Amino acid sequence: MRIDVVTIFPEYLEPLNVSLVGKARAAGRLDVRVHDLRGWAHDRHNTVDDTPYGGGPGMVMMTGPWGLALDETLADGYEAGASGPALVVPTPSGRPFTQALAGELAARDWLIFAPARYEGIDSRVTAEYATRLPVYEVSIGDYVLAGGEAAVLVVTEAVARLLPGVLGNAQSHADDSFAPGAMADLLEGPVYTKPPQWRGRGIPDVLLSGHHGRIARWRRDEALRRTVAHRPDLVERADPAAFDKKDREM
Ligand SMILES: N#Cc1c(-c2ccc3ccn(Cc4cccnc4)c3c2)n[nH]c1N
Repeated sequence: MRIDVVTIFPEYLEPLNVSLVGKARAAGRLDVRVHDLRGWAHDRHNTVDDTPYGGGPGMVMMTGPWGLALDETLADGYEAGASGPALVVPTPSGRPFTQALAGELAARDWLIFAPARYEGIDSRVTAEYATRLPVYEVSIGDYVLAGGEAAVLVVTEAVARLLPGVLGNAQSHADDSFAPGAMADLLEGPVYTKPPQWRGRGIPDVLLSGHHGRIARWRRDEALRRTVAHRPDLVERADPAAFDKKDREM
Protein backbone atom coordinates (compact mmCIF):
# COMPACT_ATOMS: atom_id res chain seq x y z
CA MET A 1 0.00 0.00 0.00
CA ARG A 2 1.03 3.54 -0.77
CA ILE A 3 -0.01 6.38 1.52
CA ASP A 4 0.39 10.07 0.69
CA VAL A 5 -0.24 12.78 3.26
CA VAL A 6 -0.58 16.43 2.23
CA THR A 7 -0.30 18.72 5.28
CA ILE A 8 0.99 22.10 6.48
CA PHE A 9 2.61 20.27 9.42
CA PRO A 10 4.78 17.50 7.89
CA GLU A 11 6.61 17.12 11.20
CA TYR A 12 3.32 16.05 12.81
CA LEU A 13 3.62 12.80 10.82
CA GLU A 14 7.04 11.88 12.26
CA PRO A 15 5.41 9.09 14.37
CA LEU A 16 4.83 7.24 11.08
CA ASN A 17 8.57 6.54 11.15
CA VAL A 18 8.44 4.43 14.33
CA SER A 19 6.86 1.26 15.72
CA LEU A 20 4.41 -0.80 13.66
CA VAL A 21 4.06 1.64 10.75
CA GLY A 22 7.79 2.42 10.76
CA LYS A 23 8.63 -1.28 10.64
CA ALA A 24 6.11 -1.86 7.82
CA ARG A 25 7.78 0.96 5.85
CA ALA A 26 11.25 -0.45 6.47
CA ALA A 27 10.00 -3.88 5.34
CA GLY A 28 8.61 -2.39 2.15
CA ARG A 29 4.99 -3.29 3.02
CA LEU A 30 4.02 0.36 3.25
CA ASP A 31 5.19 3.32 1.14
CA VAL A 32 4.41 6.55 3.06
CA ARG A 33 5.10 9.95 1.45
CA VAL A 34 4.47 13.19 3.34
CA HIS A 35 4.13 16.47 1.39
CA ASP A 36 4.09 20.08 2.62
CA LEU A 37 0.99 21.81 1.22
CA ARG A 38 2.81 25.17 1.29
CA GLY A 39 4.95 23.86 -1.58
CA TRP A 40 1.90 24.47 -3.77
CA ALA A 41 1.10 27.92 -2.32
CA HIS A 42 3.06 30.12 -4.70
CA ASP A 43 2.36 33.61 -3.37
CA ARG A 44 5.05 35.46 -1.40
CA HIS A 45 3.71 34.22 1.93
CA ASN A 46 2.81 30.67 0.81
CA THR A 47 -0.78 31.42 1.81
CA VAL A 48 -3.08 28.42 2.25
CA ASP A 49 -6.09 30.01 3.96
CA ASP A 50 -8.52 32.90 3.64
CA THR A 51 -11.64 34.29 5.32
CA PRO A 52 -14.89 32.28 4.96
CA TYR A 53 -17.58 33.41 2.48
CA GLY A 54 -20.69 34.33 4.46
CA GLY A 55 -18.56 35.49 7.37
CA GLY A 56 -18.01 33.62 10.63
CA PRO A 57 -15.02 32.83 12.79
CA GLY A 58 -11.71 31.41 11.68
CA MET A 59 -10.23 30.81 8.27
CA VAL A 60 -10.88 28.27 5.48
CA MET A 61 -8.19 26.43 3.52
CA MET A 62 -8.15 27.60 -0.10
CA THR A 63 -8.85 25.52 -3.20
CA GLY A 64 -5.72 26.57 -5.12
CA PRO A 65 -2.91 24.87 -3.19
CA TRP A 66 -5.03 21.77 -2.51
CA GLY A 67 -5.94 21.41 -6.18
CA LEU A 68 -2.31 21.69 -7.29
CA ALA A 69 -1.12 19.33 -4.55
CA LEU A 70 -3.71 16.62 -5.18
CA ASP A 71 -3.38 16.85 -8.98
CA GLU A 72 0.39 16.44 -8.75
CA THR A 73 0.14 13.60 -6.24
CA LEU A 74 -2.37 11.75 -8.42
CA ALA A 75 -0.32 12.37 -11.57
CA ASP A 76 3.04 11.14 -10.34
CA GLY A 77 2.78 7.98 -12.38
CA TYR A 78 2.40 5.54 -9.51
CA GLU A 79 1.06 2.29 -10.93
CA ALA A 80 -1.84 1.87 -8.51
CA GLY A 81 -3.33 -1.59 -8.35
CA ALA A 82 -6.88 -2.55 -9.23
CA SER A 83 -8.53 -0.47 -6.53
CA GLY A 84 -6.70 2.77 -7.40
CA PRO A 85 -6.36 5.75 -5.07
CA ALA A 86 -8.90 6.99 -2.53
CA LEU A 87 -8.91 10.39 -0.85
CA VAL A 88 -9.32 10.33 2.94
CA VAL A 89 -10.36 13.64 4.53
CA PRO A 90 -10.48 13.73 8.35
CA THR A 91 -13.24 16.05 9.56
CA PRO A 92 -15.41 16.35 12.67
CA SER A 93 -18.40 16.11 10.33
CA GLY A 94 -17.24 12.87 8.73
CA ARG A 95 -18.61 9.34 8.99
CA PRO A 96 -17.40 7.52 12.12
CA PHE A 97 -14.08 5.76 11.60
CA THR A 98 -14.66 2.16 12.70
CA GLN A 99 -12.84 -1.15 12.53
CA ALA A 100 -15.05 -2.04 9.58
CA LEU A 101 -14.00 1.14 7.76
CA ALA A 102 -10.37 0.39 8.63
CA GLY A 103 -10.83 -2.97 6.90
CA GLU A 104 -12.39 -1.26 3.86
CA LEU A 105 -9.47 1.17 3.57
CA ALA A 106 -6.92 -1.62 4.14
CA ALA A 107 -8.27 -3.33 1.03
CA ARG A 108 -7.19 -0.40 -1.14
CA ASP A 109 -3.70 -0.05 -2.55
CA TRP A 110 -3.36 3.75 -2.37
CA LEU A 111 -4.68 6.22 0.20
CA ILE A 112 -4.18 9.98 -0.09
CA PHE A 113 -4.83 11.83 3.19
CA ALA A 114 -5.85 15.51 3.22
CA PRO A 115 -5.72 16.62 6.86
CA ALA A 116 -6.89 20.22 7.13
CA ARG A 117 -6.41 22.94 9.72
CA TYR A 118 -8.33 26.15 10.52
CA GLU A 119 -12.08 25.54 9.89
CA GLY A 120 -11.47 22.96 7.18
CA ILE A 121 -10.96 22.86 3.41
CA ASP A 122 -13.13 24.75 0.88
CA SER A 123 -15.86 22.18 0.16
CA ARG A 124 -15.31 22.50 -3.60
CA VAL A 125 -12.11 20.48 -3.20
CA THR A 126 -13.85 17.31 -1.99
CA ALA A 127 -16.64 17.90 -4.54
CA GLU A 128 -14.06 18.14 -7.36
CA TYR A 129 -12.12 15.03 -6.39
CA ALA A 130 -15.28 13.00 -5.69
CA THR A 131 -15.76 13.07 -9.49
CA ARG A 132 -12.36 11.40 -9.94
CA LEU A 133 -11.88 8.96 -7.05
CA PRO A 134 -13.61 7.68 -3.88
CA VAL A 135 -13.60 10.30 -1.13
CA TYR A 136 -13.89 9.17 2.49
CA GLU A 137 -14.73 11.99 4.91
CA VAL A 138 -14.06 10.38 8.30
CA SER A 139 -14.22 11.37 11.96
CA ILE A 140 -12.20 9.56 14.62
CA GLY A 141 -14.57 10.52 17.42
CA ASP A 142 -17.13 12.86 18.91
CA TYR A 143 -14.71 15.53 20.11
CA VAL A 144 -13.08 18.48 18.37
CA LEU A 145 -9.41 18.57 17.39
CA ALA A 146 -7.50 21.54 15.95
CA GLY A 147 -6.72 19.71 12.72
CA GLY A 148 -6.71 16.39 10.91
CA GLU A 149 -3.10 15.19 11.37
CA ALA A 150 -3.82 13.24 14.58
CA ALA A 151 -6.61 11.45 12.71
CA VAL A 152 -4.15 10.52 9.95
CA LEU A 153 -1.93 8.85 12.56
CA VAL A 154 -4.92 6.97 14.00
CA VAL A 155 -6.35 5.83 10.66
CA THR A 156 -2.93 4.89 9.27
CA GLU A 157 -2.09 2.71 12.27
CA ALA A 158 -5.51 1.02 12.30
CA VAL A 159 -5.20 0.30 8.55
CA ALA A 160 -1.52 -0.71 8.59
CA ARG A 161 -2.02 -3.36 11.29
CA LEU A 162 -4.57 -5.05 9.00
CA LEU A 163 -2.15 -5.33 6.07
CA PRO A 164 -0.77 -8.83 5.39
CA GLY A 165 2.46 -9.53 7.27
CA VAL A 166 2.42 -6.32 9.31
CA LEU A 167 1.02 -7.70 12.57
CA GLY A 168 3.14 -10.64 13.67
CA ASN A 169 0.34 -12.79 15.02
CA ALA A 170 -2.50 -13.04 12.48
CA GLN A 171 -4.72 -14.38 15.28
CA SER A 172 -4.49 -10.96 16.95
CA HIS A 173 -6.86 -9.58 14.31
CA ALA A 174 -9.51 -12.14 15.20
CA ASP A 175 -9.23 -11.21 18.90
CA ASP A 176 -9.54 -7.49 18.25
CA SER A 177 -12.36 -5.58 19.79
CA PHE A 178 -14.85 -4.80 17.01
CA ALA A 179 -13.25 -7.36 14.68
CA PRO A 180 -15.75 -9.34 12.60
CA GLY A 181 -16.57 -12.79 13.91
CA ALA A 182 -16.74 -13.96 17.50
CA MET A 183 -15.55 -10.64 18.98
CA ALA A 184 -17.69 -8.35 16.82
CA ASP A 185 -19.31 -5.66 18.99
CA LEU A 186 -17.47 -6.83 22.10
CA LEU A 187 -14.70 -4.97 23.89
CA GLU A 188 -11.64 -6.99 24.82
CA GLY A 189 -11.53 -8.27 28.37
CA PRO A 190 -8.65 -8.04 30.90
CA VAL A 191 -5.21 -9.44 30.07
CA TYR A 192 -2.46 -10.67 32.40
CA THR A 193 1.18 -11.77 32.26
CA LYS A 194 3.98 -12.71 34.64
CA PRO A 195 4.67 -12.34 37.55
CA PRO A 196 1.85 -14.51 38.95
CA GLN A 197 1.63 -12.32 42.07
CA TRP A 198 2.00 -8.54 42.17
CA ARG A 199 1.32 -6.38 45.23
CA GLY A 200 -0.91 -9.11 46.62
CA ARG A 201 -2.84 -9.45 43.36
CA GLY A 202 -2.92 -12.85 41.65
CA ILE A 203 -4.19 -14.18 38.31
CA PRO A 204 -7.74 -15.56 37.71
CA ASP A 205 -7.46 -19.32 38.35
CA VAL A 206 -9.11 -20.23 35.04
CA LEU A 207 -6.19 -18.68 33.13
CA LEU A 208 -3.80 -21.05 34.94
CA SER A 209 -6.04 -24.10 34.37
CA GLY A 210 -4.83 -25.00 30.89
CA HIS A 211 -8.46 -25.73 29.98
CA HIS A 212 -8.79 -23.85 26.69
CA GLY A 213 -12.56 -24.16 26.47
CA ARG A 214 -13.08 -22.71 29.93
CA ILE A 215 -10.49 -19.99 29.23
CA ALA A 216 -12.26 -19.00 25.99
CA ARG A 217 -15.62 -18.86 27.74
CA TRP A 218 -14.19 -16.84 30.65
CA ARG A 219 -12.64 -14.37 28.18
CA ARG A 220 -15.94 -14.04 26.34
CA ASP A 221 -17.81 -13.47 29.59
CA GLU A 222 -15.29 -10.86 30.73
CA ALA A 223 -15.51 -9.14 27.34
CA LEU A 224 -19.29 -9.04 27.69
CA ARG A 225 -19.00 -7.71 31.25
CA ARG A 226 -16.66 -4.91 30.11
CA THR A 227 -18.86 -4.13 27.12
CA VAL A 228 -21.96 -3.80 29.32
CA ALA A 229 -20.01 -1.51 31.66
CA HIS A 230 -18.30 0.70 29.05
CA ARG A 231 -20.38 0.40 25.87
CA PRO A 232 -23.99 -0.61 26.66
CA ASP A 233 -24.89 0.72 23.21
CA LEU A 234 -22.97 -2.17 21.64
CA VAL A 235 -24.84 -4.72 23.75
CA GLU A 236 -28.24 -3.23 22.81
CA ARG A 237 -27.52 -3.60 19.09
CA ALA A 238 -26.03 -7.08 19.41
CA ASP A 239 -28.10 -10.03 18.25
CA PRO A 240 -28.69 -12.36 21.26
CA ALA A 241 -28.53 -15.34 18.89
CA ALA A 242 -25.00 -14.23 18.02
CA PHE A 243 -23.96 -14.71 21.65
CA ASP A 244 -25.24 -18.29 21.53
CA LYS A 245 -23.29 -18.79 18.30
CA LYS A 246 -20.17 -17.39 20.00
CA ASP A 247 -20.71 -19.86 22.83
CA ARG A 248 -20.72 -22.69 20.33
CA GLU A 249 -17.50 -21.33 18.78
CA MET A 250 -15.76 -21.33 22.16
N1 LIG B 1 -11.17 13.31 12.14
C1 LIG B 1 -11.42 14.19 12.85
C2 LIG B 1 -11.75 15.18 13.83
C3 LIG B 1 -11.50 16.55 13.91
C4 LIG B 1 -10.89 17.46 12.92
C5 LIG B 1 -10.39 16.97 11.73
C6 LIG B 1 -9.88 17.85 10.78
C7 LIG B 1 -9.88 19.23 11.04
C8 LIG B 1 -9.48 20.36 10.29
C9 LIG B 1 -9.73 21.49 11.06
N2 LIG B 1 -10.26 21.07 12.24
C10 LIG B 1 -10.68 21.98 13.30
C11 LIG B 1 -12.16 22.17 13.23
C12 LIG B 1 -12.82 22.26 12.02
C13 LIG B 1 -14.23 22.50 12.05
C14 LIG B 1 -14.89 22.58 13.23
N3 LIG B 1 -14.21 22.44 14.37
C15 LIG B 1 -12.88 22.24 14.36
C16 LIG B 1 -10.38 19.72 12.25
C17 LIG B 1 -10.88 18.84 13.20
N4 LIG B 1 -12.00 17.01 15.08
N5 LIG B 1 -12.53 15.96 15.74
C18 LIG B 1 -12.40 14.84 15.02
N6 LIG B 1 -12.86 13.58 15.38
